[in-house]
Amino acid sequence: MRYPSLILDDVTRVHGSGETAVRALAGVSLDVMPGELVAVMGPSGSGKSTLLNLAGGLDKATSGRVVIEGEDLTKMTPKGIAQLRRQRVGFVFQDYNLIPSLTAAENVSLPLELDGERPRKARLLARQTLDLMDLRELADRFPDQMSGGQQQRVAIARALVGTRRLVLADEPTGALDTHTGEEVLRVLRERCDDGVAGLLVTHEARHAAWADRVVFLRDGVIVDSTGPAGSAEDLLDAAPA
Ligand SMILES: Nc1ncnc2c1ncn2[C@@H]1O[C@H](COP(=O)(O)OP(=O)(O)OP(=O)(O)O)[C@@H](O)[C@H]1O
Repeated sequence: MRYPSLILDDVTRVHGSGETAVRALAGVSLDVMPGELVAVMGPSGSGKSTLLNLAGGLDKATSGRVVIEGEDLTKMTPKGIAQLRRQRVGFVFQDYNLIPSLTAAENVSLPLELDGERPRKARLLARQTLDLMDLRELADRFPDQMSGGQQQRVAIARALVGTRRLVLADEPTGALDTHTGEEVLRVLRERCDDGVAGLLVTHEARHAAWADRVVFLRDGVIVDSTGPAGSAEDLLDAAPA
């Protein structure tokens, strides 16, 4: 039986307490299967980043369960969560976050080396990941020798090197022009077609259209989503402006 890569089960996150408490998420439930790309849309302040941070164990739910590849984060120690995150979850942010003094291959191998992999093996795995993603020609370039789109594709390689099969992307196309953004989405889509599970926060409907499903958040609640039978395009056509 296939098991979801990510389960959010009735997750609530309240920031602060008393009069100033803010409910960033209120009872959100969402599963992402291996091979599935799910887009999250919603107005500013609707809880998209909070959802992504909880899904990756960067933040802790006030109530509800977060399960990554069968491991219930709510029952784990901070150390256990940090290890799970390093080995199973890749993050991609708007601003690439590559280290300027390292080549693309070194940037991609860094998470493995930080996790204790021998440098030779880590660099080999990094180059294999770059090859797989058709980025071989970028391997020895430094970030300032690459375009924004190239840097972001390398950042996706870094997010998925080694054993990671869950990628959480927060506005990964936010700093790119439309065409380059599409190229980055295509790379993400290909990784998901290869079995990776992806959660993608985006403001752009045309980028969300690459996803299998779109969920819409408003005031911390999922107000609409495409069902298994619906296509992302159908929902986007009917989406509130
Ligand atoms: N650390 C925090 N302390 C207090 N309130 C917070 C904190 N983080 C988020 N919030 C609040 O939680 C709500 C959801 O914020 P979140 O950043 O998740 O929304 P978002 O949909 O990602 O917004 P944007 O599109 O602007 O990035 C907002 O009302 C925000 O002000």
